[in-house]
Amino acid sequence: MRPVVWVPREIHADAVADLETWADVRRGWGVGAATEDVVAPVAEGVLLRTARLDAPQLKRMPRLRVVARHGVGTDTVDTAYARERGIRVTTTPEANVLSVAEHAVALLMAVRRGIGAAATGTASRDDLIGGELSGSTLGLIGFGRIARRVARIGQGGFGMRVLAHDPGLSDDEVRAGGAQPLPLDVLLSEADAVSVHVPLVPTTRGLLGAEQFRRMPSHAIVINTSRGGVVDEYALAEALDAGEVGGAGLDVSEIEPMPDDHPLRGRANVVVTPHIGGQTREAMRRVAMEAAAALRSELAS
Ligand SMILES: O=C(O)[C@H](O)COP(=O)(O)O
Repeated sequence: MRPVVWVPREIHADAVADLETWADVRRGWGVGAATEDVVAPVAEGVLLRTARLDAPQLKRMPRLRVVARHGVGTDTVDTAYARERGIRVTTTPEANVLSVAEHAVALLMAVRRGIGAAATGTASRDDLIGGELSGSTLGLIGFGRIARRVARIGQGGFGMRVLAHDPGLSDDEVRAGGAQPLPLDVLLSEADAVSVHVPLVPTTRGLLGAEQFRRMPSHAIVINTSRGGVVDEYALAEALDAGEVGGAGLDVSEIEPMPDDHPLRGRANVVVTPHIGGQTREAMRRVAMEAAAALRSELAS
């Protein structure tokens, strides 16, 4: 019998086709969409986009053997409970690196040049005097795959000086990735823009808050393409009000989509995008194919 694989949200069609060659695929969208009630008891695999899968949901899935994350973050999955149950949680660590890195740079350029405000069509040309990225200093918090790619673009494209802080890496490892290693406080005080590239775990929740914003130069820009909880959004709004930081580009927020009445909405110096860093045709295909391959290697006999 083919294992039942549940795909609750739409993914790249090539990956669905691949899954259908060996699994009984129950899709959560379109005609004949499976409902959770019907699929949960029989699913052996789930291909999960960003959505919560906590212990209560996992408990409803007694046959589950693999959660294949579509992407790299596992913060929405109760991994401790999954481990207890022997459920494997896989990710696609390489597949959306290029797209997320490019999006971080796009946000940085958009904020630095006031493109968000300009694109509304109501801002006056005289008020839209931006700054150059060329020769400026970029501070990267977390120096994994995505941050390294951002470093390469910043250095190669704009001749930026790149600083990085990553407590999980030695100074030599950071240097080998093309950045100058620095303690967080020093990085914050020297960077014209700070871009966050860490997973959301207890030690990174609220990593950038009131104290960190106060250390930054008043023109500095905060970029977040990782997870909303890493940046304290209310402290960021207050820091922007107080002129302690110059702007922000945010692809992620604590609540997604970011509510319309959120204090970071409607600001000329803040560009908000709805978690689209990994959403390019290229990355969506790579991510879905890799997640499907992870399911296959665990479930196909
Ligand atoms: O975790 C990730 O890599 C991204 O946030 C993308 O996740 P999604 O494609 O599952 O929404």
